[in-house]
Amino acid sequence: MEEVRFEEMGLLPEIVKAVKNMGFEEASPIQAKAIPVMRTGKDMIGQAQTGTGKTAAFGIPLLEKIEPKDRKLQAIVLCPTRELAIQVAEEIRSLAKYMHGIKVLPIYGGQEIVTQIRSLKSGAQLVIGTPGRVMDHMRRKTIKMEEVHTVVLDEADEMLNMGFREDIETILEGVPVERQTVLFSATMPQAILDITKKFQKKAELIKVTKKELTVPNIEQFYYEVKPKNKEEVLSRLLDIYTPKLSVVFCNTKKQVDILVNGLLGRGYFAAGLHGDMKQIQRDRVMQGFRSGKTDILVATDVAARGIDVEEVEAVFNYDLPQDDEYYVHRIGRTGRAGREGRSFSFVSGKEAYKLKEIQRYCKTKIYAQKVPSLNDVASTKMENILDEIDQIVETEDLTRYLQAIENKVNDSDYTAMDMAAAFLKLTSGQNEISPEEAEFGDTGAEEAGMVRLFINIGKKNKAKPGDIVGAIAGESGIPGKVIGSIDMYDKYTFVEVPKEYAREVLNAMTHTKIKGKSIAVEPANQK
Ligand SMILES: Nc1ncnc2c1ncn2[C@@H]1O[C@H](COP(=O)(O)OP(=O)(O)OP(=O)(O)O)[C@@H](O)[C@H]1O
Ligand SMILES: [Mg+2]
Repeated sequence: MEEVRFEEMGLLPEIVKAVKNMGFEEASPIQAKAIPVMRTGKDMIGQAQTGTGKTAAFGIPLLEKIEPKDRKLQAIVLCPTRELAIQVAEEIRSLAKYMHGIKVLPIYGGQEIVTQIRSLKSGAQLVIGTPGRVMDHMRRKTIKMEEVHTVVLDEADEMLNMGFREDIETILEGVPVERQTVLFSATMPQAILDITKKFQKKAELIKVTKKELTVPNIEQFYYEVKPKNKEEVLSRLLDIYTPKLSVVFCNTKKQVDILVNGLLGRGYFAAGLHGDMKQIQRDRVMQGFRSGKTDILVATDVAARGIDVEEVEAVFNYDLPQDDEYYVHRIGRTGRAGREGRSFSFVSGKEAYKLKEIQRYCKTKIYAQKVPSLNDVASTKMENILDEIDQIVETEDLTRYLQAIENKVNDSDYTAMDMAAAFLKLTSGQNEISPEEAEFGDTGAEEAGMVRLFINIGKKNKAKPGDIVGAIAGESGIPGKVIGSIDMYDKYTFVEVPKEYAREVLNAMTHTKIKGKSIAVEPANQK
């Protein structure tokens, strides 16, 4: 499709200025196609791949239809999750930056209703809401729908699916019949298309056609992994690919909590997001993730649709999604707006057929990969360090260090090569890895009721495999057996402890934070 410049679309100059300000060079294909149709006032269904700018595709024409002088509610966007409602409201606010008198208000559950009522009273023309809370306000008569002329369902197939359909019907019954109803999503299953007639009049289908449902700039891989090994494989992949930000999807809230604990115990900055959390916690987690303070978001499908965080470079399906559509949306959290991304799906045993089904549905290939061994991880670390060395040698002043090396070489029998090799060993964690650890570590620990913790036992307490470290839990004094020491500086160690004490051992220790890399607990008696 030809490039379409925003200037050529006859938009309000304030909006053209805003999109430039947001860094958009030209309209994306769905924007170029959908904006003119939406402007005619016709009902419409817009389908385009994840991360291709559907929000602005409906946000721009919505803003153009709003009469700023009229303080009444004029348009409403419905989203399936609170985080998405907040994000869509933000994006539309950015688009409205240079327009005067337009108030965009997100309305969602878990937020103080009294505050929302006050904001609604002060006159918002555009509400971005989750269905439950919008219905709540309708019952309380704190939201007035008489002048609403446009309704957008973002993630429309999800909104018209069982879980939300009744709510949507209820809301639409409260909106004047003379309205424009617009649906958007990256997926539009036939079963949902079949029922859209109930909600729309002579809708035009605007589809940015591509053979695949997923974007080509996401490399898709899968791994055959036993459920008990998933956490270890995830860690290895994180260490090898070092994605700036990642989203890890689990199928249950419980699994999210377990995995977050596991990752924190290994020293990663991870945080969980699921529906059982208080809204204030959910907001904090999203803020931490957007700002890069947390680099791994472990989530249920609440984060699968619509969420847009620029630096997400990897998506993990720790559990395969239940529905094919969800695969598309989950991996679509990366590779947005033309960026590169990778997805990694874990498949265990009988799930292979599900993966085939997903590939058929998406019309894409998901490539099988071998689980990287600890030696692979160590080699990658070494390569990364060597790459960094290039940088440092080329750009930094090393006079002081050169002097120190020269002194050492003069005072000893070593060559500079010996010293460089020793430094590499020191920094890349190329310590002796026991053969059973190097291959995928079935040490029989789990069967024996032991669990493996990855902890920092302190540099001075350097331990060898087989050593018993009794003081690792401080007061609790639970004995643990060292089964391998693989990380930097020799101080990070795998310790096996009896399962029933694992939590106590971890709790007795505090986290130390070492950005992005494995490890992070100090023994309590080291403080
Ligand atoms: N014309 C454009 N040029 C460059 N970037 C754009 C353009 N339009 C939108 N974007 C940016 O692209 C990113 C993805 O947009 P958006 O969230 O609207 O995607 P989407 O199609 O709704 O995806 P999803 O199906 O996952 O909800 C956002 O960060 C948005 O600001
Ligand atoms: Mg979207």
